[in-house]
Amino acid sequence: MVSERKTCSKHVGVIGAGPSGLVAARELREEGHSVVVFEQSHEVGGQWLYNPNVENEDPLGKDTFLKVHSSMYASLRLTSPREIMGFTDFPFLVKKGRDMRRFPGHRELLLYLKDFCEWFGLRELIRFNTRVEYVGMLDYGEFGKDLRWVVRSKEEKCEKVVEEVFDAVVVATGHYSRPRLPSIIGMEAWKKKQMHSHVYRVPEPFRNEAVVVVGNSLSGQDISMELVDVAKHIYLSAEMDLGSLQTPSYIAPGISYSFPFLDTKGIVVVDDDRVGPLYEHSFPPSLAPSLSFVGIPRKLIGFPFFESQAKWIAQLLSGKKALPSWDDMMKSIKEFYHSRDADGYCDKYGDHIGFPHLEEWRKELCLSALRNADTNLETYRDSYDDLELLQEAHKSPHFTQLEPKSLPFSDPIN
Ligand SMILES: Cc1cc2nc3c(=O)[nH]c(=O)nc-3n(C[C@H](O)[C@H](O)[C@H](O)COP(=O)(O)OP(=O)(O)OC[C@H]3O[C@@H](n4cnc5c(N)ncnc54)[C@H](O)[C@@H]3O)c2cc1C
Repeated sequence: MVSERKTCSKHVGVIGAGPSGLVAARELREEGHSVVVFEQSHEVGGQWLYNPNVENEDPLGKDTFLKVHSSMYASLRLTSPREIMGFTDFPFLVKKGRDMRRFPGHRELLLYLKDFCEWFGLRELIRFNTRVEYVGMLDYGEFGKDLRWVVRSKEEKCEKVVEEVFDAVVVATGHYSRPRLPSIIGMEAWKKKQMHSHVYRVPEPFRNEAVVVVGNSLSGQDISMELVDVAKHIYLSAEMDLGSLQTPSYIAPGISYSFPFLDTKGIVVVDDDRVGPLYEHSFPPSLAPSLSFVGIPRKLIGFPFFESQAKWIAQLLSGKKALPSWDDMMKSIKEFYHSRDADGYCDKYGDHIGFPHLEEWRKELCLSALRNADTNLETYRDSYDDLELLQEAHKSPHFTQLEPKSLPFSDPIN
């Protein structure tokens, strides 16, 4: 006789309604948990909810709670092709009358996330305009046993702080907002314009100026390329000394992790641009699984990874799956710190919960886009030679699983 594990339902607070928080909410509810999603903005989308109103933001993003979450600039187009972006059961389809490009503008991804939210009926779980200001432990027993969480949140335009207790908290607040400033000699004394790319939106304020863009990342390169049309001179730099410069302004695009609301009594720390200790980038061993993080690693195919994390969290909380011992989790974290090996993240997660491995075409399309960007920075979003791979993708179950007729929002794949 096969004995079924007894599962239980938890009251879970999810912080953030970006891609990570939305998929976490869906998976938690699917697993039978009661879910409240706190979202400080008026809409879903996270980074993809473009916000042009940056005039009240500190130009270097030094405020504890940033006023603006999204770091998207007006002209931003995806750096990854749309085919690899979709959650596994909700492909990012081309729709007539919308931005049909393979590397569409940021608004198209926002629309995809809104579609996802409607399709799975997630809106009813979300408290909009509600910022979480404090998350702390209650009943901290041995190794997180019986652990619960106090969550204090504040609705915009209302001074009242609401305090609630949750069995578990999922942190899905993203990490592309908090500027990480470089250490540049002369920076503090610099009197001319300086801003972080978090508050950069359009090139116009830099008309006829000489500008240094510090950081040769994809956004640094994008911003430099559009400044070429308006600025007098552009310098794209990786390391610099302001004392030697006579330029009127500079932009610095580094980003860091920050959880100003989270009090774990020093158990989880951000150190050297790393959040830890986190078992499989999700669970602090002493607080697992009641505290978890979705979306922490960088440099991977994001959405399916968030989805597999969310499924695992949901199943651990219900008791369907179990974590290894504290010792084994810590050992695994130490091994990762030594190896710094980022390969196979998504597939490894899949193995924990029987989630299918990433399709080969997804990995290959990602790599071909990166290679193309490396050699054809100005044109890689519109000129590519991976059409065979693209056809393979379109014929795969990921794209054929949903009959176009049954989709309320979409037209057939182009
Ligand atoms: C310029 C730029 C370009 C990018 N291009 C790509 C790309 O081409 N492809 C790709 O895959 N990824 C790209 N990304 C990465 C992008 O961040 C991820 O795709 C994705 O948005 C991460 O989702 P998330 O839900 O983890 O975080 P986010 O999208 O950042 O969402 C976090 C949410 O949490 C909310 N929140 C934060 N703090 C609180 C609080 N205290 N209380 C309540 N709510 C809170 C925020 O308002 C937000 O809605 C890009 C990022 C940037 C900045």
